[in-house]
Order: sequence, then structure tokens, then C-alpha cells
Amino acid sequence: MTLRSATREAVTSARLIVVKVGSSSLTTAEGGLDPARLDALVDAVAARRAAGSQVVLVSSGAIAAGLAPMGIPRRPRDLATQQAAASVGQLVLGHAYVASFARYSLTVGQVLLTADDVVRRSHYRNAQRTLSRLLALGIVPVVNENDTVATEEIRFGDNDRLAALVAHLIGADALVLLSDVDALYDGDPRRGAARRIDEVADASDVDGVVAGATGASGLGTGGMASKLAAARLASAAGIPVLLASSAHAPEALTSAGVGTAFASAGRRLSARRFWLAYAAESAGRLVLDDGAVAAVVVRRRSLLAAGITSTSGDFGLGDVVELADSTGKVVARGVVNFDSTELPALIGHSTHHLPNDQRREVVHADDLVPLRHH
Ligand SMILES: Nc1ncnc2c1ncn2[C@@H]1O[C@H](COP(=O)(O)OP(=O)(O)O)[C@@H](O)[C@H]1O
Ligand SMILES: N[C@@H](CCC(=O)OP(=O)(O)O)C(=O)O
Repeated sequence: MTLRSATREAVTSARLIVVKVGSSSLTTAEGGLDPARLDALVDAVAARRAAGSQVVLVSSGAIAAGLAPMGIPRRPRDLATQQAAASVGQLVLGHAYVASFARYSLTVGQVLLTADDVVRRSHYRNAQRTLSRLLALGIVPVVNENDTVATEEIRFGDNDRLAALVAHLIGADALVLLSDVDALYDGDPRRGAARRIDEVADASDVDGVVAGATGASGLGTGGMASKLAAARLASAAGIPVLLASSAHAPEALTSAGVGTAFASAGRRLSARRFWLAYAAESAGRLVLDDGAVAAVVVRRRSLLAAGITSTSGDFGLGDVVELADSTGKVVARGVVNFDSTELPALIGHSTHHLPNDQRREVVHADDLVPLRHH
């Protein structure tokens, strides 16, 4: 049966598409990279390219690919060994992609990102520029998290989320998540009978879905829960998502007639505002008085020190913080222009009473996104 819907049409006709593949789809049961599966994925990506679309590949598998050369039987639990395995495995993975895409005379470019690269404005623009230049040059970007330097605190967490963030960053028209399961089910299909879900039109369609947090292979990280969260993120950013089995990559990338399709919801926020609202981790919180809440949320003004009643958290200049009202409800998020050691002495004071070098907005209006509450 071939499934059809407006969302699937959108995936089929996308000019710029992000394809994410999980570790379990690139490795053998014994561990180590599976060249046949990697080639099959590349065949499907190359076919989509030949049909006129630009493709960004977000590929997991560095840690998994590093295990066999290091003689480690299982995915390590400790961060340092994971980082070492990723360091070995990313080269193995990159090499395999270079060789496989070369069969189609396609050049690949490796892009390793840390969470900071998509949160801090200067880094974010940098990542955006690099990816668009690679695409303009006809190169297939292969993206992964920069695992060797990612610590628990700064990790994206999983590549499903990274793929959704990259899709928004580059203004992709669709996101395809390829895994070892053929669709979203209302419960983990490995644990008994579960109902397949073909279309997710809005959030209520996934009410009651039990999404397991660990995959079958023990090689991936997020399981279905992270795919669902990534699909929500992309859909909120205006990007349709298709979740399908990597074994069905050719169908997923041509007719989109397989897997689960998630409709996009809402209009696109600008890339920068999307990051602020959904992507950035917040490092602290500023509590605002009622006048300041009205100024930043309703009148879209910058936040000045005078309207802040308290601060919490350990943040630095340039970090993202939450802005809360006096009841504790978060009303906005934004980039703070002071660090948490300097700001407490300034709050409650009018700007013109502050020393010259501290006379600036605490959060500039351009770096501030009010949050909608439903
Ligand atoms: N509700 C669900 N629907 C589909 N699969 C689920 C669900 N809950 C848990 N799973 C499991 O999630 C696994 C996919 O996650 P994972 O192995 O982390 O993928 P990947 O390595 O591709 O990122 C599937 O093998 C499936 O058994
Ligand atoms: N960055 C890690 C993968 C992390 C990850 O999300 O894995 P997966 O759940 O298989 O997509 C790696 O390359 O091993």
C-alpha cells in the first residue's frame, strides 16, 4: 500500500531536505559499520540528489563505528570512552561516506556541531554559512554532533534533535528520520501488539502513544521518544517530517509513501527566534515586575535593569535566560548582556543611574522572544 497525503506530497517535493539516519541503521548486529547498509542509504540520497533536491545528511554512528576498531564489544557507558570511540569512529564513518558517495561522483563535507554552535549567535551564523556554502558548491554535508568535545552538560542529547535543529537552521522543506522501525506505533512494537500510526496531523494524534526511550540495538541513544520530540520541534518550526525505516529509504525519499508523516504546524519563526524559543538551553532566570513584563511581551521593548526584581542561575554574558513574571510563569526567553555575578547589583536601578560601562539593555529586544501560552 502506498500512503498519500499533503504532508507526504510536501516531503516528496521538498527542494532542500534533511535526512537523519540512526546508529542502528548503519551497523551490524555484532557491532561495527555495515558497508552494505551505508551504501544502500547513499544510493537513496544520491537518487534524491539526481532528482534535483539538495540533501543534508545527519548521520549517527560514530560511537558505534569506533567500537570494533577499539576491540570494545558494547557501547561504553562512561563519557570519556564514548568520546574516544567517537574520535576513532567518526573517521571510519567519514571515510565510508567519502567512498560511498564517490560512486556517484558526489563530494561530502563533514560538519561536526556542538550545542553552542546553534545557540550562540555568532556560531550559529557560522554554521548556517558553512552549510549553505557546501550546498551551493554541490557538496553533500554530513553532520554529526562533535562527540569528542561534547560533555553531558552541553550535549544536544541525541541526533534526532540535532537533525530538527539543523533542518530549521538551513530552512529545509522537509525532515526525514530513518530508523530501524518502519513507523510510529502507539506502543513499542517489540513489546507486543501495537497500532501503527500513519499520519500525525496535530499533537492530539500522539496523545496516549508510549514511546520507548531506548532503542533495540543498544547503539542509539534516544529511542522513539527522541524521534517524537524532534518531530514536534520540526513541525512547530513549519517543517513536515517523515519517520520511516532505513530499509525503506528509497521509498521514503521518492514517493514518501511509507512510515509516519507528521504535518507541519504554524508558521515559521525566523531561524534566530526559533532557536531562542525552542532550541537554546537556558542558563538562568530573571524575574520581572509587571511593568517590565508588559514592556517586553506586549510592546516588544528591550529589558532594562530597572524592571528586574531578582535573578537566579549561573549565566554568562551571551547566554540564554528565561524571563519570568512575578508568579514564576516564563513569559519570554532571551540573550542576556551581563553575567550572573554582575547583574544582581544593577537590578532595580534606572539605566541613567548606572555607570557608563553598564548602561546597556539587559536583554535587547532583537534577542528576546515572548512565549505564547495556550
Ligand atoms: N511507540 C513506538 N513506536 C515505534 N518504535 C518504538 C516505540 N517505542 C519504542 N520504539 C523503539 O524505538 C526504536 C528506535 O529507536 P533507536 O534504536 O534509538 O533508533 P535510531 O538508532 O535509529 O535513532 C525501535 O527499534 C523501536 O523498537
Ligand atoms: N553522535 C552519536 C549518535 C547519537 C545518537 O543520537 O544516536 P542515534 O540514536 O542512533 O541517532 C554518534 O555518532 O555515535
